[in-house]
Amino acid sequence: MAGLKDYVNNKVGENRDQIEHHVREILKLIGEDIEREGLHETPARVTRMYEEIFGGYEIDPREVLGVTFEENHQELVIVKDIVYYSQCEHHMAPFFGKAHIGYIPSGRIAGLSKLARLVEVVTRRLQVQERITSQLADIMEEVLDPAGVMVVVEGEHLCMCARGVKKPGSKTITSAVRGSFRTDAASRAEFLSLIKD
Ligand SMILES: Nc1nc2c(ncn2[C@@H]2O[C@H](COP(=O)(O)OP(=O)(O)OP(=O)(O)O)[C@@H](O)[C@H]2O)c(=O)[nH]1
Repeated sequence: MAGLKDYVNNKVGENRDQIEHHVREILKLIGEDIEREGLHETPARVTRMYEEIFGGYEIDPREVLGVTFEENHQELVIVKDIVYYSQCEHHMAPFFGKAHIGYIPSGRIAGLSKLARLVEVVTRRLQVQERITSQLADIMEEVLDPAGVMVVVEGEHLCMCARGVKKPGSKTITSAVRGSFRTDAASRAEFLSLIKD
């Protein structure tokens, strides 16, 4: 399973001083006056922000799904409209939207909040939307061993809206299916109809 072993790799906390230094250098290189009052705290602020928005590196996402319960429910469970904010690895610009996770348990169900926590941990890193989507499906499959998993992620990418091709409002939609969803068109259709607004 691609990348699972690399999930935990936090460096922001231990490299705080160096990150502050390099942010200060970038400010100088773009022609800013780093003595301006408004910029005094900026390197430290950016570093604190990095600790937050890259906080996912500190946690193994498989662990957040650790609380599961034995339950004989063999029908679809969906947590939808899970809002996420992530950073695109190409431009380090934010992208954000909603993730929808559905699965058909086979003996164990997950605590519902843990699905939202899983989205937090997977998105608070440098990412591409496709990888977020497949990692969510892969981790659900690995930890819960369900009959099937389906994930849909919607995203608006600032690298496409605020710069470059400048197409505000364009949305990217990605999906991943595992297990019975691969062969069962009715389950896929049920999931898609239930996540519609
Ligand atoms: N597939 C995918 N592409 C992404 C994602 N986030 C950003 N990108 C794209 O990454 C690509 C990087 O392309 P480059 O040509 O190397 O960079 P660029 O010159 O800044 O490209 P433009 O954005 O077209 O100006 C762009 O097409 C982005 O839209 C993502 O989550 N998934």
